[in-house]
Amino acid sequence: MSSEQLRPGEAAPPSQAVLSLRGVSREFPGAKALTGVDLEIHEGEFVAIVGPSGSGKSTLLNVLGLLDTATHGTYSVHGTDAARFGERQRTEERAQTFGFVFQDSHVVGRDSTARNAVLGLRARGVSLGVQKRLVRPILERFGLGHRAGTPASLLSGGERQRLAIARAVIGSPEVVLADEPTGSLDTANGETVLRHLRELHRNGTTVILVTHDPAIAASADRVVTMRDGAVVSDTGTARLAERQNGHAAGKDARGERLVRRRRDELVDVVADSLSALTVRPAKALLLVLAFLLGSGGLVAAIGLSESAAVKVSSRIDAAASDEVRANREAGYGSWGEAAADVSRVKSLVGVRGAGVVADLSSSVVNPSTFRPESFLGQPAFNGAVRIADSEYLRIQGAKVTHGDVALLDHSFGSPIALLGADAARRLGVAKPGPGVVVWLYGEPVPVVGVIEDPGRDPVLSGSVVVGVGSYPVMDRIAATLVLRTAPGMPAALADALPKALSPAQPSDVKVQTVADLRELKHGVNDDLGRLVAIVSIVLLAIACLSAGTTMYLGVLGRTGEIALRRALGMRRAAIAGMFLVEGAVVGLVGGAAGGAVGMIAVLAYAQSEGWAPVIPWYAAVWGIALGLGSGVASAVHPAVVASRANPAQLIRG
Ligand SMILES: Nc1ncnc2c1ncn2[C@@H]1O[C@H](COP(=O)(O)OP(=O)(O)OP(=O)(O)O)[C@@H](O)[C@H]1O
Repeated sequence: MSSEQLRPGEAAPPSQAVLSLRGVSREFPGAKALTGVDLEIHEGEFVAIVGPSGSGKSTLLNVLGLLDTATHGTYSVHGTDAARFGERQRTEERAQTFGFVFQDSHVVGRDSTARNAVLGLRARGVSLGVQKRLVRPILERFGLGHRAGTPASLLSGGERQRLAIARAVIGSPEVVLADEPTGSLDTANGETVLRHLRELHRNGTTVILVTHDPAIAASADRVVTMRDGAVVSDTGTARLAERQNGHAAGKDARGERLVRRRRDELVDVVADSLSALTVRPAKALLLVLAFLLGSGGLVAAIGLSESAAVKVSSRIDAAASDEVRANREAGYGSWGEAAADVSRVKSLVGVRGAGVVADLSSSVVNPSTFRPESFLGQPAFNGAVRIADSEYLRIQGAKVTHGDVALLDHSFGSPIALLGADAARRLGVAKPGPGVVVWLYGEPVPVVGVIEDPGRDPVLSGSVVVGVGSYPVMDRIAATLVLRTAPGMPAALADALPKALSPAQPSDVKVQTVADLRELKHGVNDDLGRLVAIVSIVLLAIACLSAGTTMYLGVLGRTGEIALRRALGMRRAAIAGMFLVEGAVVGLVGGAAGGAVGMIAVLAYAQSEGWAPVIPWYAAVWGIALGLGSGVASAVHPAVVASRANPAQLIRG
C-alpha cells in the first residue's frame, strides 16, 4: 500500500481502482434501482454518495459490499470480476475486504459489547488470541471500554453506532461502507461518529458513505450524486489520504490455517447457539418439554411393555409349570361321568387336585336381578355363566366370602349360585343371605357366596357360578377337566391323560397345557411393541413439528442478527450450524430428561401394580438418540431458511 500524500489541488496519480463498476444495473421486480452505473473507487478515498430518496444509494452500497449482485454490467474487486466469485468466495471477500456500518445499528442484543465488536473477526476465523488483543484498544478508542461486558441491547443509540463502527474497523478492512451512519443519531453523537470515520480515513481506510446530510457530504473528498438509479455527478478523485496502518488482523486471518479456523468457528457456533437458547429460556424450556414428552413416552412405553411382558410371562410360566386341561370331544352325558373322570385323574401320579368347569350360554340362562317379566327394562347381564365344582375354585386359588363353596357340589336338589365380585356388583347383590336370589332360566336361585378373589381365573370375577348338580343335563355337556399338578409335571401328564381317560380311544381326549400359550405370549409382545413404536413416533413427530415451527418463527424474529452475521462474512454453513446446534441441544436435553422421566414413570407404575420393573438399557439410548435426531431434524428447515437469507434484503428490514 502506498504512503504518499498529495497537497490539496494536486492531481491524483493513476492507480488501479479497488472497486470498479462498469455499466452496472440492478433491477427488482417492478423497480430499476441502478441503471448503467460507471464508478471507480480508489484506495484511500473518502466518498460520499448523495441523492434523493429512492435514487439507488443503498442498492449501490449493497452491490459494492457484495451483499447484492448486479443484474447487468461488471463489478470488479481488486480487478477481479465479482461475477466469478462463488457464494463461498463472496462471503470470504466480504469478510476480508469490507467493514459495514448500517443505518440501524444492528447488534446481537444478548451478546456483550465486546463479543459484538469481534463478530466480524469471528466470522473471518481470526484466532481468539488476536480477537482479545484487538478488542480492548478498539473499544477504548470508541469510548466503549467501560461497556465491554454490557449486553449490547442495553447500549444507547449513540453507543450502538459507535459499537457498529468499532466492529466494522476492528479487523482493519480496506473499505468501510457506511449507510447513513448518523441518520438515527442526535447532532453530538452524529459528529462523534463522523470524527471516527474521518480518523479511519486518515489512517488509510477507504470510506464510502451514503448520506442525506449536505454538511457531511461537503466534508468528503469526493461526492457522487445519484438520481433515478444513475450517477448524475461525480466530483472525482480529489486527493489521496495519507496511509499508515497495515491490515494486520486481515493478514493474520488470511495466514491462519483452515483447520484452526473451522475449529474456532465450531466453538463460536456452539457458543452462539447456547447464548440464543439461554436468552429465551421459556421458549427453550417449551421446546425441551416437547422432546421430553416424545422420548419420555417412548422410554416409558418400552419399559412398561417389557415389564408387562415379564409379568405376563411369569403368570404364564407359573401356569405352565403346574396346570393341564383336558376334555372329551364328545362331552359328557351326565355329571356322574364327569365326576368319574375327575376321580380317575386324581389317582394319577403328580396330580395335586382336579376340578371340572363348563360354560353355559349367558343369553339362554339370562341371569337377572328381578323376575325377567316383572321388570322389562333391566339391563342384560353380559358376564359368563359357569358350572363348576368346589375343587375347581380351590385349585384356581379363588376365595369365597359369605358362603360355603361345598354347596357347589351338594346343593340338596335345588340350584344355588356363587357370584364373582364384579357380577355381584352388576346384579346389585351386596351380600348373600336368606332371601337373596338371582334369576336364572327365569327361576329364582339363592346366592350362597361371593367370589372376592378370582385367583388364577380372572373370568370368575364377572361370572355367575352354579353347582354341578344344579340342573338336569338335557344335552351332552362340554365340560373341561382342570388339573393342578406337581411343578414340572404338565408335559408328562399331558402325555398320560388320553390313555388314562379313554384307553380304547385316546384320541377322543384333547389335552392342553398352558405352555401352548407361550406362542401367544410372543404374539402379544410383538403387538405391544408395534403399538408402542407407533405411539412414540407420533409423539416425536408432534414434538418435531412444534419445535420446527417455533424455531422457524425464531429465524423470522432473528433476521436482523442473521443478516448482520452474513454481511460480516459468516459462512452459510455456520449460520445453518447455529440453528442445527440449537435443535440438537434442545433435542438432546429433552431426550435425556424424557429418558429419566420415562424410567421414573415405569418404576412408579410397576410399583403401583406390584410388578417387577424392567427397563432395557436400550430404552434410554433410544430416548436420547431419538430426542437428538428429532431435535436436529426439526431444525433443518429453519437452518436452510436462515442460511439462504439474502443479507441485502434483511439489512433493509
Ligand atoms: N429488494 C427490493 N425489491 C424491490 N425494490 C427494491 C428493492 N430494493 C430497492 N428497491 C427499489 O429500488 C429503488 C432504490 O432503492 P434504494 O433503497 O437503493 O434507494 P435509496 O436511494 O437508498 O433510498 P433512501 O435514501 O430512501 O434509503 C427504490 O425504488 C426501491 O423501492
